[in-house]
Amino acid sequence: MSRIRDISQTLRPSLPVWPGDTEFAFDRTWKMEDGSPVNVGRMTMSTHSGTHGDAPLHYSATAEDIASVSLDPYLGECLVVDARAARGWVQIADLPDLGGATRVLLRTYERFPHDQWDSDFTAIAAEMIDWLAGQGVVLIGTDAPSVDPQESKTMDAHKAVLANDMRILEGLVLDDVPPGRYELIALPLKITGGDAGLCRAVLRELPDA
Ligand SMILES: N[C@@H](CC(=O)c1ccccc1NC=O)C(=O)O
Ligand SMILES: [Zn+2]
Ligand SMILES: [Zn+2]
Repeated sequence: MSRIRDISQTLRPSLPVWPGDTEFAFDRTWKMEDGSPVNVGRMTMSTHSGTHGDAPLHYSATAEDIASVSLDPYLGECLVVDARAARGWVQIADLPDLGGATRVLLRTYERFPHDQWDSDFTAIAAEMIDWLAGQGVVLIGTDAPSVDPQESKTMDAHKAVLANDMRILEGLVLDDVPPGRYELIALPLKITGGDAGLCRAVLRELPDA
């Protein structure tokens, strides 16, 4: 069996969230310790908690919700890129030869900030998104919480993603992943009207070519 790498954040009460957004909360509706035959939990969270995929509806009021998008972009061969040297924005010059990859995951963090919110994350240049689309890329993933800077009002990278009908994964954990090719499996939850869907994201090693 090929090795599976979990590249998801762990959902837990201390999960850092976008400033002002809903904190992640989990508790139990029914508890075995109270005599229930089973434990049953409930959660409150933002649709952008932890590792997730944005729906086009997040950045375009009339676009598809997360229940309506095709799953094809979220499943299949990808290229993990070490973009740790990028400052401010990941740019075209930070990319290696894609070798025909149609899904690209960017590692920007030396160490993923599991315990505190990082407002100064590395965004993605809109020109790079247009360029990637021209190369046939259908999905861009990042370990940052957004493809645009936190204080962006223009959302240029999200707009480039919309214009090119691409998909985005945000909040990946790529700390221990050597750059290279993998099989990506990261299916967003199917939520009617959802502007995003939480993902359990994994990478599987490809069989030797
Ligand atoms: N991960 C999200 C974050 C995001 O945009 C956001 C999340 C909560 C509250 C406000 C947000 N964005 C802009 O104001 C995104 O970039 O799609
Ligand atoms: Zn998001
Ligand atoms: Zn986003």
